[in-house]
Amino acid sequence: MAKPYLSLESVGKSFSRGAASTEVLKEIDLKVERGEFISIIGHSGCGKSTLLNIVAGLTDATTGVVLLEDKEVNDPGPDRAVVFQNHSLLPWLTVYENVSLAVDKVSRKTRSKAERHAWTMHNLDLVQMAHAKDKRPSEISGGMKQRVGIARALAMEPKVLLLDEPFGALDALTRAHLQDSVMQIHATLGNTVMMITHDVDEAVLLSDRIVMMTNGPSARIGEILDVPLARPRKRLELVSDAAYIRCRQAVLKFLYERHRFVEAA
Ligand SMILES: Nc1ncnc2c1ncn2[C@@H]1O[C@H](COP(=O)(O)OP(=O)(O)OP(=O)(O)O)[C@@H](O)[C@H]1O
Repeated sequence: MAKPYLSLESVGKSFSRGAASTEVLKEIDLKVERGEFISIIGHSGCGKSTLLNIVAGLTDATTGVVLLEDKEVNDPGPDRAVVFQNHSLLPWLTVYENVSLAVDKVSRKTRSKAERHAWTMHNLDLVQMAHAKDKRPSEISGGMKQRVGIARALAMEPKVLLLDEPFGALDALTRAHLQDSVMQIHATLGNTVMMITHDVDEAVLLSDRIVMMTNGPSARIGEILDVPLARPRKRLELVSDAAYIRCRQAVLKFLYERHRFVEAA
């Protein structure tokens, strides 16, 4: 069998405070193929961001390993770009400069100045933000800032795009527009994506597979659901699609019947 592109093997994470230690994640095994779009869903606090941060190399796993193309992940690197829920643009730079900074960082040695400029503009075009290239983050909307964050991540040509609730802070319409953009970008570039979401419809709409986490502490992968919907996917057509409804129900059942969130007393 071919080796997986991205592989999480027995990944566990405990956080210690003084003598006390809490096990957040336990024995997470996951294999992701190149070009796959994976969503991770689970109740608040189960460890989704911790898992994404381990893949990003921002947090060390306590046990197990993450392998990307057979190479162990230990540090952050441009092969794994992260987009967070709240944009992390530099406020004193323009939209263009926020993206070009990343482009310069990864390709100063491999691309000429003119090529880097063209690449920056190409990525702003991909997220339909070229028109606002001279604006600063404070002058654009939340949805536009997320678009720039995605352009910056894509411009680094990462092997894996890590999205930590990238649309979580946006209103429903802006969110739908951005989901469509991400689907289009994924169709064009074929990038491997791992996305955290709380939104069941978003998970079904975007993903090839949905990884459902059990509640913490010691959260594990409870189930992995294949989403057998052809692409391109159109949200309005899917509303009445039997396979879409089945997937949606399976995730809802997992979250609200089998792994109901119980608020700590
Ligand atoms: N640096 C840290 N030190 C100690 N505990 C931490 C740290 N980071 C996360 N945790 C704990 O690990 C658990 C999982 O947190 P994490 O943010 O990964 O969950 P999540 O599923 O992403 O939550 P949410 O959906 O609310 O964003 C929580 O109980 C959290 O308090």
